[in-house]
Amino acid sequence: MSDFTLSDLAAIIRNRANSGDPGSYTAKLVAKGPSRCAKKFGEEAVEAVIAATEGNKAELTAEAADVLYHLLVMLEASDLPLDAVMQELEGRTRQTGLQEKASRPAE
Ligand SMILES: N=c1c2ncn([C@@H]3O[C@H](COP(=O)(O)OP(=O)(O)OP(=O)(O)O)[C@@H](O)[C@H]3O)c2ncn1[C@@H]1O[C@H](COP(=O)(O)O)[C@@H](O)[C@H]1O
Repeated sequence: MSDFTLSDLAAIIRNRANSGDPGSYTAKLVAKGPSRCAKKFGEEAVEAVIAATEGNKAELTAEAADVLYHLLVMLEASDLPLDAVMQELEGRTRQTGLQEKASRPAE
């Protein structure tokens, strides 16, 4: 299982967005503003839907990665921290006992 998290990716995106590096795709996209980032996110989401509908797991893996990256870029361009979204999700969590199991190390 990968140790790489959405928080790791969000930190990379924040860093690159503020880098001023002309070679950074992230910096260029964020500079175009939230609407352009949202459009890009929507395009990638549609591509993921198509891959899932076709049952193409390899394609869905790549498209899902694009969706997550572009979601985080859209949040960055909108000045909305990932943590705010995670807090929203945490607040929706029902007490099923599954959360405790998920956070407990494997035996
Ligand atoms: N995870 C990603 C990632 N996923 C997808 N992409 C880019 O998203 C773009 C989407 O491809 P498209 O063909 O749809 O878009 P395009 O035609 O190239 O560009 P548009 O004009 O449509 O925006 C590609 O250029 C991909 O390289 C990403 N670019 C960057 N990252 C991460 O961001 C980090 C910093 O990247 P830079 O900002 O480029 O330094 C990287 O090290 C990665 O960790």
